[in-house]
Amino acid sequence: MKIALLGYGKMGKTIEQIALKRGHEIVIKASIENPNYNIKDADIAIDFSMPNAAVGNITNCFNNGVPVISGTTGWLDDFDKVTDLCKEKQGAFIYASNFSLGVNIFFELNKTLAKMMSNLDQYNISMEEVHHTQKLDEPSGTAISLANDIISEHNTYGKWALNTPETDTIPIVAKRIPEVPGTHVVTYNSTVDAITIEHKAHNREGFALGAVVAAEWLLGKTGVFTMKDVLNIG
Ligand SMILES: NC(=O)C1=CN([C@@H]2O[C@H](COP(=O)(O)OP(=O)(O)OC[C@H]3O[C@@H](n4cnc5c(N)ncnc54)[C@H](OP(=O)(O)O)[C@@H]3O)[C@@H](O)[C@H]2O)C=CC1
Ligand SMILES: O=C(O)C1=N[C@H](C(=O)O)C[C@H](O)C1
Repeated sequence: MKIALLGYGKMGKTIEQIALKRGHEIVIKASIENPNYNIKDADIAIDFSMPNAAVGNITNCFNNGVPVISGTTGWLDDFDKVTDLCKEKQGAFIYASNFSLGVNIFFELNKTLAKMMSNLDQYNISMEEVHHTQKLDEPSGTAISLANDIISEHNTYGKWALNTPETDTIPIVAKRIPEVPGTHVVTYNSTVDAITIEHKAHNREGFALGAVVAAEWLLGKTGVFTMKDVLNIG
């Protein structure tokens, strides 16, 4: 595949290494410093850019008939607008807050645990995410996905918020520590014990491999898909 990397930072560079190893060609490396490109040169685009750039990049792809893998977080207020445009243009699109196989398994574990804990009101939930200090958004996209899945499965919680321990709210603590690729922890605490599930990324290769596998899967398809479609889990 001829791949356009929209965003050539920490993730763009890791995706490049993995895509080349899998026999693909990188035809565009877009960044703030390199904003001029013709998206039609690519078979598919992989966007890991910045929250304020993602919607413009994705729209440009749909307008030019190029399928898009979107890993950028922090732009989800516009998600419905983007998926509506994809359908209108008969485009192809996958967004995932986290492309790694491990986190997608963790998502399923989190949903199952939330269902099991649903009627046990002696347990209070809390969530923590830890990332590197350059991260622009908080809480992380992955933490938002985890919280939304808990809200769908658990009777008590109707919303999430940063650092807000209210009865119907999942409190998320976001920590920023140099060099941490991404850790997510969900804890149910009672007066007698605690149940904790944790996913810890050791590096960015899992996210990058997942994004390339998703691009290989999406090429030639039309529609809006998720990593559940790609990985066939859950
Ligand atoms: N879904 C997932 O699995 C994962 C998602 N992410 C998300 O991916 C995004 C990128 O992360 P990361 O690589 O660490 O961030 P970086 O800051 O390292 O890289 C961001 C890149 O985007 C470029 N950029 C900014 N504006 C534009 C634009 N308009 N068009 C094209 N490129 C642009 C920057 O350009 P310049 O180099 O000139 O500054 C930079 O190269 C974040 O939102 C992060 O949360 C991260 C890991 C996994
Ligand atoms: O910015 C990052 O680095 C990451 N962002 C994603 C998120 O917001 O969840 C995925 C991963 O945790 C790394």
